[in-house]
Amino acid sequence: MRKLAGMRVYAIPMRARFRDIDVREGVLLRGSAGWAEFSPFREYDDAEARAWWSAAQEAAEIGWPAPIRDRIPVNATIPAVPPERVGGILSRFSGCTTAKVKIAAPGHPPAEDLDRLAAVRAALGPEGKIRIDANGSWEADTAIRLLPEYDRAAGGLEYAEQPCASVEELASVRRRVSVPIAADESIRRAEDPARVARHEAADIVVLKVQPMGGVRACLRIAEEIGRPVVVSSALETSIGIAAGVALAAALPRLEHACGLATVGLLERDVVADPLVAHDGALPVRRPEPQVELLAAVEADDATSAWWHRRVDRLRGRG
Ligand SMILES: O=C(O)CCC(=O)c1ccccc1C(=O)O
Ligand SMILES: [Mg+2]
Repeated sequence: MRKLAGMRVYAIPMRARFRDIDVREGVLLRGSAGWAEFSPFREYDDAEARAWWSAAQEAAEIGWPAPIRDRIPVNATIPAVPPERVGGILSRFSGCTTAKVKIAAPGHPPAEDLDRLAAVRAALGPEGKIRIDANGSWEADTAIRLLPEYDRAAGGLEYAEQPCASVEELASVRRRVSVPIAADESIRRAEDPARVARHEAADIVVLKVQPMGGVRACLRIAEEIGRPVVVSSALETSIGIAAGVALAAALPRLEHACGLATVGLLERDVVADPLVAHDGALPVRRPEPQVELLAAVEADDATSAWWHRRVDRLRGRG
């Protein structure tokens, strides 16, 4: 099997299934500016993966703008688990007083979500902040009907992330419910932020470094959209998370906890000092992978070959 220098394919099991993913896969590569992660989800085609590749190139070859803060407040991320697992999951997010709860998983009735939200509120106490993420699952009328119920079950919601798939639906839901709306999947292409702004579809914008093509691309979008930004992960190892941390650290304004404390959702990491929450925040730093830890997560030959082919197609066609 061909090996590119400094390019490693990893496969890491998730502690709990998240967005249909049981094993997270991707590539770690090293350039003159440091280590980078390239981990578009398997089902993404090359056109979509190109932005993720640009983000990896920025990390590997250019590096990131200087930080203006040294700690990034983060939220706990709760997959669509039964209520009795909520306490155990929350305990891995040291000091986090904001929780993001996955809801509306296909085949699971709203009652399960409501129980999960009640468990999260019980664990966080009245001062905690709870946000939900439906990953675009609801029709607009469902969102309009259910959001007030979810708001009650949670004892108040900070916001609802991508309750519906389209910008038009987000705008219509936002006009009819008092829960603030955040756009995540609606912000994926260069022209999307302007569309979300034009439709007044969101109060808050979620930015992810890899799908948006890098830290600098995200900083431009944040400036253009003029709404509060929440930086979130795409479920990376600490190598990819460091790029999100760099973005959050460079944003002129940061008013919400960021969704960057997701390394704990993976069973392993590749650095000795993972970017996990302490006292509700991540430190602003760029850890390096460790040889033994890289070896421990090395993908099998078939997986590795698949990722090498994907990288070969993207490389040099930027
Ligand atoms: O925002 C967070 O708390 C964690 C990141 C997260 O939820 C996520 C991670 C990978 C893919 C999609 C999503 C999502 O926001 O839906
Ligand atoms: Mg989301």
